[in-house]
Formats: sequence, C-alpha cells, structure tokens
Amino acid sequence: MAELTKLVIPLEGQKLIVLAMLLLNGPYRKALAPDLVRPINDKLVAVIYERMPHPPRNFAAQDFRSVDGADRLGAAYMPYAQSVIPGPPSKVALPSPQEVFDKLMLREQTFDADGKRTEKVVDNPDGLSSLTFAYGTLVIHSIFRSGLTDPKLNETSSFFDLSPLYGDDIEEQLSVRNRTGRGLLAPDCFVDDRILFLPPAAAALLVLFNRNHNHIAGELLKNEKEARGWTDPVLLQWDTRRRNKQDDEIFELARLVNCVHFVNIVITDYVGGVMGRTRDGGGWPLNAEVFDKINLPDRAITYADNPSEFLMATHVSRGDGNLVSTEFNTLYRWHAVLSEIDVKWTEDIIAAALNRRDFENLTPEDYIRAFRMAQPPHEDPKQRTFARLVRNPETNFFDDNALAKLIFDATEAPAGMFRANGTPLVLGFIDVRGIQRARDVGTCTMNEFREWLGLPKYTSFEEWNKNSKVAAAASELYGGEIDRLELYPGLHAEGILGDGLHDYSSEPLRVNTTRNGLLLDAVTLIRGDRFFTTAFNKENYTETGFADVQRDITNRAYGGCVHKVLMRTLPNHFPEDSVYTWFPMTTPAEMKKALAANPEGWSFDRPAIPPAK
Ligand code: HEM
Repeated sequence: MAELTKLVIPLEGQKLIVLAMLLLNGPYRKALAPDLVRPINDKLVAVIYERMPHPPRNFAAQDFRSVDGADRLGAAYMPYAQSVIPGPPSKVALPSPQEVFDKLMLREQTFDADGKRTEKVVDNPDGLSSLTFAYGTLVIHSIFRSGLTDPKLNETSSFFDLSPLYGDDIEEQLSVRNRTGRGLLAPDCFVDDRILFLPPAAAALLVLFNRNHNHIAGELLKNEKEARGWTDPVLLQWDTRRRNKQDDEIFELARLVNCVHFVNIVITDYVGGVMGRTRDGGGWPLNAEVFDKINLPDRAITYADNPSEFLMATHVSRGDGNLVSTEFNTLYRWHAVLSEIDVKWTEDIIAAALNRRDFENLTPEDYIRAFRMAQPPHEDPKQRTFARLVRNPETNFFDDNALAKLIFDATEAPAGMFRANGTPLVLGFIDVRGIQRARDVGTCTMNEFREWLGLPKYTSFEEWNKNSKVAAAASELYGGEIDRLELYPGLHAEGILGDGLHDYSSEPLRVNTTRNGLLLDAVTLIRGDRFFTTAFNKENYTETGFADVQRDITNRAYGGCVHKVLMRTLPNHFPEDSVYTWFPMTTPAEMKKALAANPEGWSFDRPAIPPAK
C-alpha cells in the first residue's frame, strides 16, 4: 500500500484523480496508514480545484468590457460563465435539435396492438431513488434560472443559497417572511414557483427546509439572546425599527445555518449517491475536510515531477466566489433519470389539462397552461399549495402525514439510469429547447469539454457509447466526425463504462464525463463559497448555529446528513431504525440488499403514519 501511495504523489491530472479516488475508497482507505490519507486527499482536492479557473476566463454574453467594471462574481442577473471557448464553428450544418433528440435521447417506446404506448424505464443501477433527483432539482434551481428572454443571463446567484426557498432579491424574500422579531419564515411556504411544476417531493423537501429554518431561528433566539443583545419579540411589537432589525439579524443567521444543512446533504447523501457510492458505504468520494484550509504548493500540479516538494506548505485557495457556467447548465439537465411515477405524474397533469395523451407536439405554452390549470398558483406564496395539499385554516401548516407520504413515495420509487434514449417523451420539448439553447449561447463540443476537464478526447462514436445502435445514430447525425458531437447529446447519451467510477480495472482512465464534471463542479462551487469555507466559523454562525451543522462521519448513514432535517421537521414520521430515515436517496429494496450482511437494528418497511389529529 505504501508503494501505491508513492505512485500517487508524482501523478498529475486525470490519472491522479482516478488513482487517488481509488485509494481513498472504502476498503483501500482502511488499509492506508492514517498519515497518508491526508496528503493524498489534499493533492486530489488541489488538482481538482486548480483545474477550474478562479475567476472564470470568459462570460458567455459579454462581448465588451463592462462600462463600470462593477461585476460581482456570482451575483444574480449576471451572464453565465463560459468555461470552454469553443473552436470555430463547423462549416457543415448541424442536425435539427428534434432529430438529435429523437435518435439519441428519447426514452425507448413500445406500442401494443391497440397502439398503447409504453416507455421502457431502466432502473438506476446504483439503486438511487426518485428523492435523489427531487433533491437535485432544488440544487439546480438554487444555481440556475436562465432568463426567458436572454438565456445567457442567469437570474439567480451561483451559490448554494437555497434561493428556491428564500428568493433572489429582497422583495421576493420579504414575501415569505412575517418579521415578528423572531427571524421566521411564514409557515410552510417558499418563493420559487418553478418548483410547483415538478413532481411534488421537491416542494415537500422545500417545505421541510422552511421548517428547518424556523427551528434554527427558534434555537438562536433561545440560546444567543444575551450574547447578541436581542429582546423578547413580544416587547418589540410597537417598535418597528428595532423589531425589524432584530428580525433581520436572526433571519440572516438562520438562513446561513440552513444553507449549511442544505450543502451538507449535497456533499454526503446527494453527490455520494449520484457517484454511486451510498449503497456500499462509500459516501462522499473525498475526505470530509475537503473545504478546510489546505496547505500545498500553490500550483500542486506543477510539482508533479518533484515528489519531495509535494508536502511543502503554501495553500490551495478557497472562498474566491463562483460563477456557474453554460456548460454545467447543460450537464445537469438530468431528465433521463426520472422515475416512472414522476413521469406518470407529469403526463397525468398535462393530459388532464389538454385532454389528450399524445405528447409529441407539446409547446412551452401547453406545458405552462397545463400546470396552471392543475393547481393555479396563488399570488401570495404564503398561501400557495401543491399536490392538492390543504393548509390548516388556523395554523396555515400542511398536514405532516401528507408531507411524509410524498417523501416516502419518492424514497420507494426507483430513479432511472443515466443513459442514451432515456428522456421521457413528455419532457421532449424541454430537451429540444435545451439543445437549441446550448447552440444559441455558444456551447463547446463534447470533446472540447472533455479536454478541458482533463479527460482524453473520444476518438470514435463507438468509444463514446459502446451500444452500436446509439453510436451509429450519432455518427450519422454528425457526419462520422466525433469532434462535431455537441455537448448536450454528448453528455446525456454517453455510455457508462462498467459502472462509471467503480470500474478502473480494465480501462483505468475511462471515467464517465458527467460524474467527473459533477465532482469538479461540486468542489468548485462549495469550496469557492466563503460562507462554507473562510467565513465558516463560530463568530459568523454563533455557537448554536455552528454546533448545529457539524457532521458526524461515524453515524449510521456513513456520514449522511439528510436524516437530521427529516427527523427534526417531521418528528413523528422518521423512526430511529428505518432506512427511510437514514438512506432515503436509495430505495429501501436496494438498502435491504446492501445491508443484508448486517441487518440487525434496521427496519426496511415503510414507517407507519400516525393517526390524523
Ligand atoms: C418531471 C421532472 C422535471 C420537469 C417537469 C422539468 C422541467 C424543466 C423545464 C420546463 C425546464 C425549462 C426549460 C426551458 O426553459 O427551456 C427545465 C430546465 C432544466 N432542468 Fe428540468 N425538469 C424536471 C426534472 C429535472 C431534474 C431531475 C433535473 C436535474 C437534477 C433537471 C435539470 C434541469 C436543468 C439544469 C435545467 C436548466 C435550468 C435553467 O437553465 O434555468 N430537471 N426542466
């Protein structure tokens, strides 16, 4: 093992990423001498982080230097970054987006004798549940909100700031607050009405984050009152100025803390799951201290040929800011992984409103009309509902049982697999628009993106996807030239070798582009955020807030964090011994297999719903 470690130190780029991740993986990690884990982890983080430019080199929409130079990196209403500057456009015309979608991305369909259509769902091979991608929609809606009139503009900030809950400007934020001096959000509401158009587990999760905020605000007021000089809010009811000031302070602190809960789940349950590592106890593929100070030579990669300098201390930067890019906006459009129930839910809403079940020629207008008819969004976000949930007329809360049911249903539903021909027909027009959008904003090709990530370029369509039918269709669309393959279909119809990151044995350098990109992006976004790094301390978060978000890497979920929010916000629904509590992003059926050798103390059954009050 020591020999293997020596191998890692002089490596660089992609080879280092693959080998270091292998060494840090479960069984190998245990065999590593403890003092070797840290240097390998640190070099891995350095290589990943330094590969992304900070700040980005280019803005997708910025043809001229801004007149006042006052751009704030990552603020809402900034243009997307363009990480890869594409080469000159090919003189040969590109295929129509619809044709690209139909041949490479449309979920396989079969028709029975009566013409009834069935879509072939391939369950996610890592056992991920639909809840993973409900969470995923909260993640992507936190950082992407492409302008309707100008898709090069991002109307939300590039930070994991739970903007679907809190909004993108002060007016939106105030629309979900009541400013009683306690820093609370109004009961069970959120700002972003895009979430109402998604399968309801996403909205249910957001409601739980609302409750989590209010729990945190309550604890802060209780425990930090003296230290912060806060007053009992009852005594402030006639003093609007002081009441608002106190409310703002508690609110902003609770928001900071709540965002760390959100990102802790991203790091552990979510990215760990998507990388295929939750089931076998792998969790987050990097050392948990990835966002801490790292002391290494400034550009660790350039020290590759001098291993003795590897441990020399300077530092790897962090907290520099973020600007999400147009390439990653393309990468995250994971419509192929939608579960059968999520697709059915979407289809049923559209069919009921439009009175037809053929989804071939949907338009954005059809789509919006269907959702507005199904559940007209209330003007006031405090009164909005979803999935036909009803608010308690006295408290304005939703029924806990109804929320828990939505979470349990999504936990049991197997997500789909990342694969070619995986996007459900009903989301077809969204992908077609996405392909066109990627062209309009000047997105690079698949191979340009891979090269930028440090991955070897594909040399043939067969290498990109071993399924000969998919490879032949793509080759035909792009005139046999793999370098012309666009990023959108390139990512979403890419084949997975073995099961992606797990199978290094036969072709060690072949790593799936999406997973590779996800890891890079997650490290970059979180490490670039000062509130998760340089400003993450007791002074800024208070003793109470800082203690609340500490992760326990020895817990039953291999360090996962989602159970904390579930148990806290629905205290009667998530039992201590249930896989629904600790592993809701993997289906219970899959967790039963994963824990088969050691099932004592685990319940795999759906938790009982308490009698309605
Ligand atoms: C049934 C579930 C879903 C529905 C109905 C849906 C619908 C949509 C719609 C309507 C758009 C806007 C397209 C446009 O304006 O051109 C969109 C964009 C997008 N979707 Fe989905 N989506 C779903 C699930 C997901 C999931 C699970 C993910 C990934 C975790 C995802 C990632 C994205 C991304 C990254 C965008 C671009 C957002 C932007 O640029 O502002 N979607 N989706």
